[in-house]
Amino acid sequence: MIDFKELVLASHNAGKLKELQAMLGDAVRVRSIGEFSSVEPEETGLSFVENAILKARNAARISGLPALADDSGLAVDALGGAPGIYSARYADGQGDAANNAKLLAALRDVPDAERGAQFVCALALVRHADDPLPILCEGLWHGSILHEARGEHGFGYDPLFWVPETECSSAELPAEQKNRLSHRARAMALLLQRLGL
Ligand SMILES: O=P(O)(O)OP(=O)(O)OP(=O)(O)OC[C@H]1O[C@@H](n2cnc3c(O)ncnc32)[C@H](O)[C@@H]1O
Ligand SMILES: [Mg+2]
Repeated sequence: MIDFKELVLASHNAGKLKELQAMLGDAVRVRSIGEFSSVEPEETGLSFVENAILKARNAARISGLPALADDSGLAVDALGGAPGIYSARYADGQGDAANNAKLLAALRDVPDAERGAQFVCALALVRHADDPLPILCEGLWHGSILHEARGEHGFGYDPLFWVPETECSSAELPAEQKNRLSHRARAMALLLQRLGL
């Protein structure tokens, strides 16, 4: 059980922030790293977990508050797990539309049966910048990659991610439903359990 009333969310991604805030609800008062700095730390880790810890430490250092970071991405089977930790930078920082276009092009000749993919989320919570024992929780969401974009909700790769259990893309799911099913929802459920919230 951790004793704090306030934490900073270490993300500069508006879509992610909205989802994390909705999932945390009233459990704790949430601030955003954007209140303290607009500089994004370089994500130099080789894993989701390393990058999540790095972002959380950076936010705790800047804000003086406990910090929660999310490092996430899309791992596509036919691409050997790419774009993975490089999901945000897949099209060299040109943004979501360019990332999605690049993914569709990479999978142009890949048949339906081989288009499996998973969204991955690693959450890291540090009590302070030098916390020697970050709390780490992970979540996976299995699906496959569509041949064209569908839906308007969510962010990032959501329009291309087919969710078998709901038979629609994750961008076609209302926010409440994505927030119950997603990789981020699964990781957050574990985190809230760990925190006794
Ligand atoms: O690092 P922060 O500041 O949190 O923001 P970011 O967008 O750079 O976040 P990541 O480094 O974790 O990269 C994750 C990328 O993976 C994709 N992604 C992660 N979760 C997603 C989701 O729920 N739906 C769609 N795409 C997602 C999306 O392209 C994100 O930009
Ligand atoms: Mg990032």
